[in-house]
Amino acid sequence: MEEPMGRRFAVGYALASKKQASFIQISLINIAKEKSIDLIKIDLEKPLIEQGPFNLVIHKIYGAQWRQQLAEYSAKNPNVLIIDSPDAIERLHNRISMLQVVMELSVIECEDAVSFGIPKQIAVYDASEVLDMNLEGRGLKFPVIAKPLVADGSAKSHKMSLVYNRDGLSKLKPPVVLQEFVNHGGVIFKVYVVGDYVKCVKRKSLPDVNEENLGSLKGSLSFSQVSNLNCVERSGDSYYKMMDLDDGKTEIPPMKLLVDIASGLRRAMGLHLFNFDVIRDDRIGNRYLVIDINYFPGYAKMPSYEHVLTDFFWDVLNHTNKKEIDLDLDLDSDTSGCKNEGSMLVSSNADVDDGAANRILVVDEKENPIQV
Ligand SMILES: Nc1ncnc2c1ncn2[C@@H]1O[C@H](COP(=O)(O)OP(=O)(O)OP(=O)(O)O)[C@@H](O)[C@H]1O
Ligand SMILES: O=P(O)(O)O[C@H]1[C@H](O)[C@@H](O)[C@H](OP(=O)(O)O)[C@@H](OP(=O)(O)O)[C@H]1O
Ligand SMILES: [Mg+2]
Ligand SMILES: [Mg+2]
Repeated sequence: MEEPMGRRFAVGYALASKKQASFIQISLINIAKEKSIDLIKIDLEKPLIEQGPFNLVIHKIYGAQWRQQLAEYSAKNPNVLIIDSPDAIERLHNRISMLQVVMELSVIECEDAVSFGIPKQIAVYDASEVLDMNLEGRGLKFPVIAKPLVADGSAKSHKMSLVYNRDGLSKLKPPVVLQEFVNHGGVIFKVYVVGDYVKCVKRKSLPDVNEENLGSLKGSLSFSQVSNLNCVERSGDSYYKMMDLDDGKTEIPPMKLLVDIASGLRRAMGLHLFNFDVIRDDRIGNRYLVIDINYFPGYAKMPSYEHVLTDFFWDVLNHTNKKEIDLDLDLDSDTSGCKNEGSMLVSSNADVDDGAANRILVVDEKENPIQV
C-alpha cells in the first residue's frame, strides 16, 4: 500500500538504554523513514505529556510512574496508539500468570499425536516452605528449575538454578517457581511475534540431565540467560548468525502449531509484541512445552527485523481508527492469513568460528563460568 503524499507518521519509543541500543539500529531508522515513519526517542527525564506529537507509542519501561504517564498521555491524546497496554504486559511479570494463559488456549487443534502445554510447576513464596517441602507429593520430581517468580527484566529475574536434589533446595531464595526440568535435546525454539508475523529460530539450551547421574550431582547449578550466551554485538547479519543454531538435525516444531499458539496468545493476552520459548519434550516425541513468554524481546536478533517491524508499524498506523487496532486482537480469527516463514534459518553459521558456540556456559554460585 502506498502512503498518501506528504503524510508522515511519528512513532515515539520509550526504552531502557540497553534495549534502545540494540533495537534502534540505523538500518531500522532508515527503512522506517522510507515508509514515511519517523522513530522518535521519548525523553524519560521529561513528562511524556509534554512530548510528541506521536501517532504511535511503543515502550518497554517498568514501574508505576511510567504507567501513570501513559495513562495521562492517553487521556489527553485518545487517538494515539499505545502498544501495548501496561495492564496486558503486567501478566508477563509473573511466571505463574505468564504460563497460565497457555493452558487457556484449549481451542487449538493439533495434528495427529502433536500436543502442547507447559511444564508442571509450583510457586514457593516462603523460605520456610522450601526446607520440608515434599516435591513428589506436589507432582514434581528432581531435577527442577528454580526461577524467580517475578520476571521484571532485572538481572536478578533471570538468575535460575537447576536443582538436582533436596540439598539444592536449601539455597533457594523465594519467591520462586519450581518447574520440572524436561530433557529436550539441548535445543530451544524462540518464537518471535510481531502482530500477525511469526518467526521461529533455534538456539542452544541447557543440555539434558541423565537421571542415572542425579545422585552424584552436587545440589544445584546456577545459570542466567543461557540462550543469549553467544550473543555478540550486532553488525550486519552477524547477530543472528552467531546465535541461531544450525545443527542440521533438529527440526523446528510444526509451523502451523506455532502460528496457532502465537495468535491464540496474542488474542488472549491482548499483546502485539512478544516472544515465547518452546522445547520439545524428549519423553513424548511430539509434545511441545512453552516455558517462557517475554514482552518486547530482542527483535534485533531476528533476521530482517527492520522490515518486519516497519511493516507492523505501517499496518497499525494505517488502520483508520484506534478502536480497530484494539479490536483486531479479538476479531482476527483467521490464522491462515498469518505471515509466517516455515523454515527458521536464513543463514548458516558454518562460516562462523564455532569455538564458543559449541559450549554451554553456566555460572556457579560465585559467578564463575563452568562448562557443562
Ligand atoms: N522446564 C524447563 N526444562 C528444561 N529446560 C528449561 C526449562 N525452563 C527453562 N529451561 C532452560 O533455561 C533457560 C532459561 O529459562 P527461561 O527461558 O524461563 O528464563 P528467562 O531468563 O526468562 O529467559 P529469557 O532470556 O528468554 O527471558 C531456557 O532458555 C532453557 O534453556
Ligand atoms: O530483560 P527482559 O526485560 O526480561 O527482556 C529480555 C527477554 O527476557 C529475553 O527474552 C530477550 O532475549 P531473546 O530475544 O533472545 O528472547 C532479551 O533481549 P535483549 O537482551 O536482546 O534485549 C530481553 O528482551
Ligand atoms: Mg526464556
Ligand atoms: Mg524470559
